[in-house]
Amino acid sequence: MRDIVSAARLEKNIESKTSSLFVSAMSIKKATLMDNGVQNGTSRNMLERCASVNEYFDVAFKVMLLGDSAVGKTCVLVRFKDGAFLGGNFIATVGIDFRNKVVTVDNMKVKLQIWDTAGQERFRSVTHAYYRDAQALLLLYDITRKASFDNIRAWLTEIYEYAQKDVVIMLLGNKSDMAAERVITHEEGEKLAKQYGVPFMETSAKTGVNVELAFQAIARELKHRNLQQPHEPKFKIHDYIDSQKQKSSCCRV
Ligand SMILES: Nc1nc2c(ncn2[C@@H]2O[C@H](COP(=O)(O)OP(=O)(O)OP(=O)(O)O)[C@@H](O)[C@H]2O)c(=O)[nH]1
Repeated sequence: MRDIVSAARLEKNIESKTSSLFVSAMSIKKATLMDNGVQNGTSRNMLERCASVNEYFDVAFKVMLLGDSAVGKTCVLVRFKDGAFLGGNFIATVGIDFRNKVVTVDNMKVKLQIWDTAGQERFRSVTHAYYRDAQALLLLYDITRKASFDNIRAWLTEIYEYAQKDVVIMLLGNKSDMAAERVITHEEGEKLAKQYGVPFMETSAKTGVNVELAFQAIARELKHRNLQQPHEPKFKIHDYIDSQKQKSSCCRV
């Protein structure tokens, strides 16, 4: 619980840039995994945070990763942030943690502050408190686990209850590299996303398929919503995704 309280305090401190020395229990565990025991995970993680807090940006947005435990939220974030895959033993996230990444959209530096939440039910009341500040939510299920897909409707109900009305939502079917174990088809994911009017794609934190695209699409949508010039055509996130999406043959059934 101390980690969670610290995380809540931390969020308030981020804008004043005093947050860089905070490392949650989750970060320590996962940074240690990433480092494979070669480096001290804690200190490396702190350095990364300092670097990203100080990186130049024009505009910043908060993005949250949501979905059942073990769907791959942390792995998707690590793939996007560090270009690596967290394989090996699964260690569940404790509470909530964040990473920053600056991406370029139309010559503008867009900082995404990405909050990685614990999927386990027992942390739900803690993570609810963060929904209202998020401008975008990436909602993940695991294409090899039906329960995680069936729970998407419940996640969306929570989102409608706790998040801002105009929050950008994207549905991601993760682990698309696991073709042999797939139980949810691409079409089922697409159909559900259409019902809720949200963009959809399948991703793989392992191979990296569509991970960069998911965050790029979110960054573009948020940038255009907030800084749209009168002469600029409206950004259409669905069209952008369709034009950029990688449909690797391994990932379709
Ligand atoms: N094959 C494959 N495995 C993945 C992928 N993404 C995640 N995993 C594995 O799935 C397990 C869970 O990944 P996490 O990223 O820790 O899951 P999480 O959603 O953050 O889980 P919580 O922290 O409990 O909410 C780990 O063993 C990962 O290695 C993927 O795209 N492909």
